[in-house]
Amino acid sequence: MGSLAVHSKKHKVCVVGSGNWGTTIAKVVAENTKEHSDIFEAEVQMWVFEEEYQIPKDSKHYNDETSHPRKLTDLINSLHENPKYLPNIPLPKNVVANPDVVDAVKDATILVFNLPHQFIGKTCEQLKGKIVPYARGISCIKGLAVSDKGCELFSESIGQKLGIYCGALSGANIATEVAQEKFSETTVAYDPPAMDSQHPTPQGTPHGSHTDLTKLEGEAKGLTGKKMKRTALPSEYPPLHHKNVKMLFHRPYFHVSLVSDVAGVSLGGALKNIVAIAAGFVDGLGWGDNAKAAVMRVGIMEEVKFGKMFFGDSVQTRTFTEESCGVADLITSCSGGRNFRCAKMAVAEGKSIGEIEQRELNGQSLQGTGTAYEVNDFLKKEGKEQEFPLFTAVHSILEGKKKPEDIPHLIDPNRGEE
Ligand SMILES: NC(=O)c1ccc[n+]([C@@H]2O[C@H](COP(=O)([O-])OP(=O)(O)OC[C@H]3O[C@@H](n4cnc5c(N)ncnc54)[C@H](O)[C@@H]3O)[C@@H](O)[C@H]2O)c1
Ligand SMILES: O=P(O)(O)OC[C@H](O)CO
Repeated sequence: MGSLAVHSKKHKVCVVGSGNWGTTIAKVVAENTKEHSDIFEAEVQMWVFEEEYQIPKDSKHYNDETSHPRKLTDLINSLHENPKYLPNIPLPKNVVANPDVVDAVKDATILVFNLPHQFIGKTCEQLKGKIVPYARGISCIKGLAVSDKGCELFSESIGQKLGIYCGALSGANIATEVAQEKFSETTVAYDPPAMDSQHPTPQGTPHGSHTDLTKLEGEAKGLTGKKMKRTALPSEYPPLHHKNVKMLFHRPYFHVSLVSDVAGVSLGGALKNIVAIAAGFVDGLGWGDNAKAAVMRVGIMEEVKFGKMFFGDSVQTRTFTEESCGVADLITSCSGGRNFRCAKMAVAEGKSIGEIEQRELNGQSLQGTGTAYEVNDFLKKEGKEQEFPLFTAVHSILEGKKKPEDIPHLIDPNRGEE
């Protein structure tokens, strides 16, 4: 059921990204846009970073037409499957793969950002000035935007670059399990500008009439207190309050909890990737579950400390302890996530984690290694490396300056007293 008010326009959704998680979220969203046709246009555009892909000979999709490399977008649109990044999962027919990012976001009022974090800056540059000014974003990206200016959440940096409000989605969500419709939970943080609920244009604007956007412009405060230009959602569209945002993501197999703590949700997803690498390191040594639990305990403490230290009161401890994006994501990531698995293989085989990533992930991208370096850069500049011994240990091991066997010593709180 949608809202009772009649709105002349529906929200158009674009998923910006089409990897393992990007394609899974496009599937989830497309199931919902079809089901809630009073609020959303059924068609979901999915931007694909175009590449040629060869269907493997042992695939059920291998035939005369697919015996040579084909554009990934053509394959997705004809097979209704993403054979490279989410094989063997049927996609709803209303997911449309589009290689042109500007065309994909055209007229979209909801932009779901779902790319490996290293590609988001460039993608946003391409989108500047090309989106509707009152679009709203949700970032599903697990990572942090670290630059000379400091450490930002992707929801914030996307919001600033594009001049829109952007929330975050993160949870204990290994993509393939969600795509197979095995039960999981997620957390969506959405705390839009108050102007969205103020209906700045008269209700019931006649169909086809154009909203005067200058009347909708205003300012909103970001997490860091920076003022950002915002354009309110015209009243022709159904409001994007928590209930309607939940309708876009919630499925019987994918339960959504809506919160307002954008920083807590984003930090849980980003920082657990560093902890998962540490868990992989100790498991790769054959040290067993107790060692992994110790690393996870220290890891969640460092996540909360990082949030409080650098994002202040906007971060709530309970987001880490009670929501899927916190401790639950830490557990699943340290059990079966890619960062964990690759780090474990790297130690067990005596290879670099980058080598294992290339060999095992078929083009998917580890986020924990980049985040470990970026967080370390930031902590070093802040003079706080010693206050985050596990994050610092992972960076030192990746750098080859320490060994996985050093972890117990490096995270020992009494270390400095020897
Ligand atoms: N995979 C998961 O289980 C999972 C679950 C939850 C969250 N996440 C998060 O979601 C985000 C996206 O991860 P994913 O799993 O969809 O990606 P992925 O690891 O499958 O990465 C591959 C994607 O990167 C794209 N790509 C490669 N080069 C590019 C370029 N130069 N510019 C733009 N795109 C390029 C590829 O086209 C492909 O879509 C990450 O932040 C990740 O941490 C992943
Ligand atoms: O496979 P990973 O390590 O990128 O983790 C996947 C998800 O983030 C788990 O929630």
